[in-house]
Amino acid sequence: MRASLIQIAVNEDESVGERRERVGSLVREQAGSADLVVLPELWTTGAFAYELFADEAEPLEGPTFAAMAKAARDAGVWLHAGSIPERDPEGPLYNTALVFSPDGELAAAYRKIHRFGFDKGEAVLMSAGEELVTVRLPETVLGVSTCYDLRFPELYRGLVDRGAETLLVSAGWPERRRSHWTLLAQARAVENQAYVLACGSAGTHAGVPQAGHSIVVDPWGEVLAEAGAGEEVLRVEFDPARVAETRDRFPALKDRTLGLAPPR
Ligand SMILES: NC(=O)CCC(=O)C(=O)O
Repeated sequence: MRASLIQIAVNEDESVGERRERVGSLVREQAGSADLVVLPELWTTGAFAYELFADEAEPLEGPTFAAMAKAARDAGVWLHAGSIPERDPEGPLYNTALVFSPDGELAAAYRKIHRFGFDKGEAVLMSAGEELVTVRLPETVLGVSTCYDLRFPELYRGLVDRGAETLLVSAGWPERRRSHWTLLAQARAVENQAYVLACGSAGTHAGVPQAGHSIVVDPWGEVLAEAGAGEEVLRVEFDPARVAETRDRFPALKDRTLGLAPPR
C-alpha cells in the first residue's frame, strides 16, 4: 500500500476557508501515488486554538466533510481527513475524525475519546467519544485514533481486538513533547505488532509550535519514514501482510493473560 501523510502547517495567517481549499488540492495531488491519505487533527482551526472551536464547529456533514468527500473521490484514495470540531445537533462539541472511501462516501466517523487539557481547553470544551472505530479496507483494517489517545495503550489493544492492523493517529502534537510522540508511536507499533501511521501538523497557532515529525512505524517497531518540522507530504510504501507475518513469527499477542480477548 502507498500512503501519503500530509503534515499541514496550521498558521494563523491563513483563514479556515483558504486552508480547506488548499488541503483539498493537496489531497487531489496524491492521485495515482497513494492508496491512503492521512491528515492531522483539527487542521481547520489548529488543535490548540481553543477560542475558535465553537465559532468554527461544523455539523458532521458540514463544509469540511463536503470538501474532503470530494477530494477523496477526485483523488480516488481512502482519506483519513483528520478531525473537525463537530457540533452535534443536540449542542455538544466533539473532536471528530472522518474517514472517506475512494468513492467519497463516509466510511467512519470517530469522536476522540481522550480529550487533552486536563481541566481546560479541549478537555472542557469538547465532549468525549465512547466508541472505538475500525475501517476494513481490501488490504488491511485501519484503527482510528486522535492525538492524546496515543498515550492510552488500552485504546489500541481494543482496536487490535477488533481486527486493526494499521493504526492511524491524526494529531496536533506540540514541539515541546516531540520525544514522547516518537517514542509512543514506536511503542504502540511494537506492543500491538501493527503499523502505526501518525500524522502531525506543522506551523504555530495559539502560540504553540507544532512538532511535525509525522512518522510511519512497521510492526517490528522500525521507523519506515519520518517527516521534518515543516509542511511536508510524507510518502511511504508498506506491506500489510507483514502484520500477520510478525504476529505469527513472534506471537507475543497470543500470550496475553489478563482476561482480554485475543486478537482476531
Ligand atoms: N491535541 C492533543 O491531543 C495534544 C496532546 C498532547 O499535547 C500530549 O499528549 O502531549
